[in-house]
Amino acid sequence: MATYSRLPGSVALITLQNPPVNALSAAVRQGIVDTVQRALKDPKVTSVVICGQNGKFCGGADIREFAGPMLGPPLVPMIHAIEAVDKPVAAAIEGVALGGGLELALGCHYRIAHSKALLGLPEVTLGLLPGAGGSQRLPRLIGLTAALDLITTGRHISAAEALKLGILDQVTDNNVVDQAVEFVRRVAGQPLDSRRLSTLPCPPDVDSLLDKAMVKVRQRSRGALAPVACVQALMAAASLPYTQGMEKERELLTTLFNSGQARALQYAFFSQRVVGKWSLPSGASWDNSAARPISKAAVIGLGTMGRGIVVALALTGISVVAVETQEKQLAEASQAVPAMLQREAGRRGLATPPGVISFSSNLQDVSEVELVIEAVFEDMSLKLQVFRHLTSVCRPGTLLCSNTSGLDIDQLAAVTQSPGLVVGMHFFAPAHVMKLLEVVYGPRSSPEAVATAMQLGKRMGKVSVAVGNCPGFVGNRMLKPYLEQANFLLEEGATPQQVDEALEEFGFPMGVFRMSDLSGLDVGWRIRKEAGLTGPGVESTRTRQGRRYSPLPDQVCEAGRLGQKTGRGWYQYDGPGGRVARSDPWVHIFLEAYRAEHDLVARSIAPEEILERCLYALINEGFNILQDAMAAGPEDIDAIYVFGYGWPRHHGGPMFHAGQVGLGRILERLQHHHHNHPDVPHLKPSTLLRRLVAVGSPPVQKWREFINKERVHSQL
Ligand SMILES: CC(C)(COP(=O)(O)OP(=O)(O)OC[C@H]1O[C@@H](n2cnc3c(N)ncnc32)[C@H](O)[C@@H]1OP(=O)(O)O)[C@@H](O)C(=O)NCCC(=O)NCCSC(=O)CC(=O)CCCCCCCCCCCCC(=O)O
Ligand SMILES: NC(=O)C1=CN([C@@H]2O[C@H](COP(=O)(O)OP(=O)(O)OC[C@H]3O[C@@H](n4cnc5c(N)ncnc54)[C@H](O)[C@@H]3O)[C@@H](O)[C@H]2O)C=CC1
Repeated sequence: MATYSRLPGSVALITLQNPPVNALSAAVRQGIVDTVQRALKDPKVTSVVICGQNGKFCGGADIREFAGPMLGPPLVPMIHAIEAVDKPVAAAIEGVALGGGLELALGCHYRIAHSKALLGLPEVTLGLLPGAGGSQRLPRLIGLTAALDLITTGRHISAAEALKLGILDQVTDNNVVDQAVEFVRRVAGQPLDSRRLSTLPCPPDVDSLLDKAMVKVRQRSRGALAPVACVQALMAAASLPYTQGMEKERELLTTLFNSGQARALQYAFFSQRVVGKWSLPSGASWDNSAARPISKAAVIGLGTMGRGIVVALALTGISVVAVETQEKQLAEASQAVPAMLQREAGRRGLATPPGVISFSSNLQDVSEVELVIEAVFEDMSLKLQVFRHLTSVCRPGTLLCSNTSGLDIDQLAAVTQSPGLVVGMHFFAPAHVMKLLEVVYGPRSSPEAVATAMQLGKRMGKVSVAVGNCPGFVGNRMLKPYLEQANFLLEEGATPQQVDEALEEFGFPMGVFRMSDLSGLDVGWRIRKEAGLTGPGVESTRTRQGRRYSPLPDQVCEAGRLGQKTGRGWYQYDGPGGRVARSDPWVHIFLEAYRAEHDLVARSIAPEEILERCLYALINEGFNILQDAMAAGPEDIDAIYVFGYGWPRHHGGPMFHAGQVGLGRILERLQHHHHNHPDVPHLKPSTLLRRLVAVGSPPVQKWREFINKERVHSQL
């Protein structure tokens, strides 16, 4: 709703009320329409201020309403009516003015903001465009270049930047409503024509800026519709009168609004928030478990991951003891880490990095910290040795965490004095940049340890997801069948380029083989060796541990082709460290020889089959994970894939995508592929998938409830 009050001096104050962010629900829109009418009719009122309750102007349209029929007064005429008022109307912006919230402010004649406010048009991140006149008014106010940047990126800007761009008329450190009231009293009676943005001319696109932007956006958006539509709306603003521009905006919005992509992106918005409200099978959850405050931490092992973790911790103001036993690595890290910290602090606009880092080669130096993150080699016997040492050195009550990519957290906990204080904190490379953190709870991890790791992740700006303790946890467990299918497809006749192109066309930033070259082929090789699947003494067959196995990646790695770092992998590069992948005749000859050796006849494989085999195998494992209660719900899996594995956000995440494709279709295709490849257990449809199809394929939002019920009735 919106409340109305008349302040002394004939100013009407309209306050939006819809906690927590005063989103423009039907009730709020109705409230605005009614109160603006009231202000208009009241002869004693000479000017109007619109503000939001509880220090927040407005977070935009109410995204939850998008799922149902649109009721209540529409935004566009509501904003036009405000712009047409013949008394000055000012928006008093505190907290946020985002999306429809900023569009409402652009319909006001003046905009005054608190210095800490954030403004933006983030609709593109929800698969939409600023469809309440924002795509037409903003370029009229700040020009095409700046409007293009804000609308196609959706980035939030500070009040200072908004003032510089000309979006705001005034910024204050004081009470923004008081300032706005004073402002409108001052300007009452002045002509308003030049303040009505819809009546101003839009600067024309003289340098074909928008054509050039369109080319770039199409290249970068990897199939996402909204960024392209945003540019089209700006083209309309630059070339058409306002009314026709608004018609185009409406047409584009309708197309986007009804697209699966908008639904996927809105689901992704809520998934990111759902995962913060974690719960464990034990009943412990975010609202009944207290986190400990952490101010001193240690990181053990300063390789690729350890360095990034030190930087991520220091950026949150935590003092870090960074321990590395190899002299050369320690020397390198003590040079590299402060430089990384400085760079990242600069990127985030921090003058001085807040945390203090001390380097050491002695594990004894961690005795005073409250939390330790181990990031030594992925070798269980080494990690056990480190955990035994830590438990004897650290003071009682210290949280001991491991950055292992998939080893058993419970085994590590078992060698410590307080197994309840052991959890996994699985970061993704580079750890100070990547948004995802898997917090792995073992059977003995205490709610307090999980809450502390989740809270620490949040402080570091990560999307933290609580996951169960199983080989590979959630992300890497699902990656295994995906990679396996990619290798099988090479055996059957595809090339690395064909597989990568199909996946990149779907929207992944990189296909599996390019990705593998980037991470290093030795990483997977070591994991398979640890699992007894490859290495000296293991027979070179295509069946291992009772199932189909492709030795292709092992053979490429053993040929010294480790990927970008050696300049050769599944592709060739200009040299070691090269970044541009080119097809390599060696790989094609190698694949032909391999197929000949194993009597495999190459066939032509369509991109559809590549996608089905890779993605449906991954999705199937997602269902197994839900069935095993290793993830609390499909949103957890989807957040992991969107934030950690490059799953295209406009496809929502693997589990959401399964729902969009249709669970029946996924089941039928998995059955088909499993029939053709009975020696590949990952293609055998999961029981949960079968159960969901049997009950009529409920929408993804209902799966959590269904799984819990099935578990109670022991159906899973
Ligand atoms: C605002 C934030 C920056 C706050 O962040 P923070 O403090 O960290 O809190 P959060 O945890 O993120 O959020 C707290 C809580 O609030 C919920 N929430 C936040 N924003 C919204 C919102 N806008 N709507 C609903 N709920 C919201 C959030 O989910 C949390 O709740 P919880 O999930 O229960 O924990 C941050 O929240 C943020 O960034 N929010 C989103 C801001 C944003 O993106 N705004 C833009 C919204 S879209 C918009 O405004 C659209 C338009 O302007 C276009 C006009 C659309 C008109 C649509 C109808 C037209 C239909 C035409 C087609 C016709 C069809 C046909 O005819 O066929
Ligand atoms: N590289 C990646 O992309 C990711 C790796 N991980 C996991 O992170 C961990 C570390 O991986 P990387 O950083 O890639 O390895 P790395 O090989 O780059 O670094 C490991 C470091 O640990 C040091 N070390 C070994 N024993 C030590 C000890 N006893 N005390 C102190 N330091 C010791 C080594 O000297 C080396 O500098 C592994 O468990 C790995 O599985 C997790 C996510 C991603």
